[in-house]
Amino acid sequence: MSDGYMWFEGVPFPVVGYTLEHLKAMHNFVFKDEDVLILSFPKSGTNWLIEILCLIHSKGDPTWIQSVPIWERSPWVETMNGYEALKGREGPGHVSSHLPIQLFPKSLFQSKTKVIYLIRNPRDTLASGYFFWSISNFVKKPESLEQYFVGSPKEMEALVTGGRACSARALLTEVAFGSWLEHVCGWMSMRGKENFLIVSYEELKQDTRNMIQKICQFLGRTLEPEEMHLVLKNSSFQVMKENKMSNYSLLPNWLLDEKNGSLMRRGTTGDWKNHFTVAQAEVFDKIFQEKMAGLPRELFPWEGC
Ligand SMILES: Nc1ncnc2c1ncn2[C@@H]1O[C@H](COP(=O)(O)OS(=O)(=O)O)[C@@H](OP(=O)(O)O)[C@H]1O
Repeated sequence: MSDGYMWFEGVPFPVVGYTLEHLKAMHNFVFKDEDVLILSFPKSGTNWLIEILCLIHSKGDPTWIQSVPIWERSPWVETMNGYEALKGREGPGHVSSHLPIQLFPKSLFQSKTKVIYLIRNPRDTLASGYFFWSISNFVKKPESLEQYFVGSPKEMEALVTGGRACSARALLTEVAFGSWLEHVCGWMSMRGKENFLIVSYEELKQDTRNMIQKICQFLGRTLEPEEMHLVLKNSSFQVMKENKMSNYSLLPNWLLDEKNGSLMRRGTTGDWKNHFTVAQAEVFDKIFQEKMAGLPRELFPWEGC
């Protein structure tokens, strides 16, 4: 724990809300075929997707999202409280997770649980994470964007001159839940299965209605035009930002310093450009191209834009 993380099976976890005991026990969690699982690397827009799914479930009626905290509507299977809530739940429901595939409860792979994997430009994920972890006490606060990005100025220099791409923290190696690259590559092995849908933050942002329709189709749900209107309205950035059941303002101040930021920070694509130096952007490109060469470009709609 001395480095600000709780390590489990080689993966760093936040130090609040997680214990080794329940992470071990969670391995035997049994998924129901009718569950809907929302999976993502942290800071990919997960809470937005959860809100959308809750609203699809209620056909746009905001009563549920305005009266129950988001982490109770779709508990995180890896957190202590989330796991306890899910264990005691009788019927099926929404489940959320940031876990990499190798730590996931094995029952998922024998079930027909519908899985939605949310992916986001890792540059925006990195910027979002940097600002979020800076105002939270879940993990060690990053010293600077560069330190969060690559570990140290020395490491950065080595990367710029073409050296140690693989050892870099770039692309989020030693941050909560481990490496973005490994997370994405791991879960992409489920690609093509009929119970596995990939949604990108960028497409969700660009054409929210169309993506909600795609999600409904995947879930076997339909929305009347007025219901769709309500889902769109109630899951919008502004409405979510003001909903205390969804914006994390229910968390105590010692855990999340709301005076200096919020989970609902910008809600845009491409904000990384306001924070990366040219050298950082080049290093990121290089590593991204090298590591993701084996996966089809269409999985990364933000690339080349
Ligand atoms: N409704 C809506 N529309 C657009 N964007 C939204 C929305 N809700 C959350 N967000 C943005 O998602 C980012 C937080 O990601 P996560 O929810 O995955 O965070 S967490 O890892 O679960 O803590 C964080 O991104 P950044 O703004 O770039 O920091 C949030 O602003």
